[in-house]
Amino acid sequence: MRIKDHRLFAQRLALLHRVSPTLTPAEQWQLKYLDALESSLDGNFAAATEPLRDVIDHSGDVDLAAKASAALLTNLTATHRYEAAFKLANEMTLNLPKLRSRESRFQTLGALSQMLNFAGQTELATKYAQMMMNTIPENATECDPDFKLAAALSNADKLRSSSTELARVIKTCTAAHEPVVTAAAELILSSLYLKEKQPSKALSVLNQINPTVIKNRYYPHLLSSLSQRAQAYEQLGQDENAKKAAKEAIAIAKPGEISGYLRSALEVLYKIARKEGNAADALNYYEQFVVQDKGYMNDLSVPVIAYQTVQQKVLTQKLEAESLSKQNRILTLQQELDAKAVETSRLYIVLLLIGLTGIVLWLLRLKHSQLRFKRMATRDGLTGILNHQHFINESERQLRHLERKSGHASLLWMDLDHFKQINDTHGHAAGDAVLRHIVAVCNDHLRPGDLFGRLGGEEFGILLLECERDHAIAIADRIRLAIEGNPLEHEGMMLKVSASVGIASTYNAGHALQRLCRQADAALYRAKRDGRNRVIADAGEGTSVFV
Ligand SMILES: Nc1nc2c(ncn2[C@@H]2O[C@H](COP(=O)(O)OP(=O)(O)OP(=O)(O)O)[C@@H](O)[C@H]2O)c(=O)[nH]1
Repeated sequence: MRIKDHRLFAQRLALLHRVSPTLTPAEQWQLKYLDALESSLDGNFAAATEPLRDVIDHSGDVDLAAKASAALLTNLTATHRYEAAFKLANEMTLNLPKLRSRESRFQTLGALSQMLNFAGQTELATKYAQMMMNTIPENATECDPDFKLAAALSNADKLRSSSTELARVIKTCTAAHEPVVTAAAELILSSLYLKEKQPSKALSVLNQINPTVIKNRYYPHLLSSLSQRAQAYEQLGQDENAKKAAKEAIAIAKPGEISGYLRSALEVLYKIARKEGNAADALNYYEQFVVQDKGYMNDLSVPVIAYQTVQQKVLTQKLEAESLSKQNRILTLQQELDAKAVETSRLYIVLLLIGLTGIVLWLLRLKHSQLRFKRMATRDGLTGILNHQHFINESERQLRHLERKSGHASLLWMDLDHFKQINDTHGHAAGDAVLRHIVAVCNDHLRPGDLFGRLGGEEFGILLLECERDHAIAIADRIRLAIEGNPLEHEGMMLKVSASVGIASTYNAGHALQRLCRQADAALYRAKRDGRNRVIADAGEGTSVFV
């Protein structure tokens, strides 16, 4: 529904009310908005305020709320509640990007342009009017933006009766069948004629639009046209007509109303009364004129002051917000930096630990490798006892030591009997297992300080420290018996071996290893020769132990 014709609008609204129980909740909100518009058109702004607020706050429809805001903004301006008007204008400006429909955007821009124009902010008003041009909805024309632009230019004193902008707005609004806006544009034209002292042209315009103004019943236009008519007649010297029109204007005014139109009407009456020499009337009108003039001037300055105040508040809030957000940003950055520093030091610690662990692991591996190599260099790979070379080296060292302190030792040369048969009969792996088993059996009879080495194949050497000859024979025989008495169970087979042992002692051979070895080997040779599985000490002296 469009408000070209106020009477028609009121009639259709009444029709809608008859079917209101059948309307959806969304349609009910639309109806409430239209009711408020009707009150505004009637000049009953107070009755319109509440429903418009309700629609803005509770309809849940951003576009309808924007339209209601536009209507409320016009009302607040008309009722001189400028501070509230500017507050609402700010909200509307912020909400502009949220609007979905061109219609609500168009109305918002229009209301803002109108309000800013009234506040004397003609440049902003012009800007908003130009923005309206770019968002004309389907059901609207260029009439409204053209009018807002002309009104802003007029207020900025940049318009003459001959200006193309004015001719254009009258043309577009007439073509668009917008009687209220056309009348408003025509009233601007007539006021410009009055200013330019062309009262006949002004009167001609006023006469031409009079039927429309009466039909529209738009109060500001009624008041304006009567006031302008009075001025036109006064300029033409038609005092009676001027007085009649001025008095009509005063008669329709609301009690206590302050307006530029009333001021002009009273000025006309004062001038005529003075001209007529009617001092009492002249004084009376003059007093009323002063009241209107003072009030009108105040009224004009109030929106400008309110604008400055609100602008100041907005600016202060913006600055506060900016400084707050700056502080917050600094705080956040500080926290981020602190967090980063903690993170970095944690990273360093982790890296350090990883590095240290790596070094420790590397050292352990190195040590392990060293030990492995050392073991490989000194131990026999199969049995784990000393290898030949290391056994000889260690034996020499111990013997030198014993010699220095006059201690004694016995050297056992042990060879397994017919070991080849084990290999040949049961395989090489079985032979290896037997060798490992024999070493374990021997170890059970040796002391920790004794040296035990594999001299090669199935031949072993044992250096018994601090051990005299007889004791060595006893140990050797215990070992021999243990070997014989502990066959190895291997893959379900009992592998039985015996050993022959030759003994040499430092008592007889001295501490030179080579000599000891020779004698031990000779004793072993005898043990073998004499039938194996026996112990022979100090070859040549005949001491032997038989099974
Ligand atoms: N399984 C195994 N056999 C070995 C190893 N070293 C040497 N032999 C074997 O031991 C055997 C020694 O044989 P011989 O020297 O003939 O001596 P024997 O058979 O014990 O006879 P006598 O010593 O005369 O009693 C050989 O068959 C070698 O191959 C070894 O590390 N593992």
